[in-house]
Amino acid sequence: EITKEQRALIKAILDAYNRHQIPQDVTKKLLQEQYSAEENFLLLTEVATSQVQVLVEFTKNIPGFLSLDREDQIALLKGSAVEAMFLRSAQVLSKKMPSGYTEVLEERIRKSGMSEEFMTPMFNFYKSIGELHMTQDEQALLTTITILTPDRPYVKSHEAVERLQETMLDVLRKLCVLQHPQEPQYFARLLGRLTELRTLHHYHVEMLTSWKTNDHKFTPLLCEIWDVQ
Ligand SMILES: CC(C)c1onc(-c2c(Cl)cccc2Cl)c1COc1ccc(-c2ccc3c(C(=O)O)csc3c2)cc1
Repeated sequence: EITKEQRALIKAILDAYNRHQIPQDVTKKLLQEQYSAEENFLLLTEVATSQVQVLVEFTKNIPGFLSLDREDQIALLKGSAVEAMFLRSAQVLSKKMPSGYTEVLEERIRKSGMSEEFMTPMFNFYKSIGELHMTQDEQALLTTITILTPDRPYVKSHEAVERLQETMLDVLRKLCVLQHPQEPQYFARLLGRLTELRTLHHYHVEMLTSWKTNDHKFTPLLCEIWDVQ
């Protein structure tokens, strides 16, 4: 049974998740006419940079996050940014929201100069997320759980992060039972997506290298969070 505190936690996280979104003037640029590989890469870089800023603000609103060690907060953000962005872009690409960005975003990702080998696992992931029909609060909680992964590089107080993550896992488990009564395995399937995210994260490191070797520029924020350049 979901307790009063757990309901308050879901509400706080969902409000933060909905409050912190990429501004329209940034996402609107994805709708412009030019579709060259260079133009696509530039636009995706701009959107990714904005998404990182949004992610930082969202993370600060996760109850308990700001009481963690300051350096651990940074380590968690750096370690989870890519995975949180896969989840967020998956929401757009899985036609979750009638955002009108689904087609253009897919087109720009497919034609951004990324090597073919990453396309298949990436779009398989997007498809698998789409098949789950996650609700907004499940999306927000899954993103929170990804951010609160204790075994990221350089995290010192492993237990403190683990305690926070377990609180969120407990809430998500109850929510899944409540919202998907016909699918007893639904919670397990959600956690399976987190494993897939780790694999995509490893692919992403190689993606960045392949873009770098083709002399693609990233923004200072992305260079800092992804340790490139
Ligand atoms: C530096 C750049 C070339 C890059 O490197 N790896 C990845 C990258 C890729 Cl290509 C795939 C997955 C993860 C990453 Cl980091 C990227 C692009 O990252 C993105 C981040 C975030 C969005 C994103 C989010 C929200 C929304 C919304 C909305 O909320 O209304 C409407 S449109 C949209 C677009 C897209 C792409």
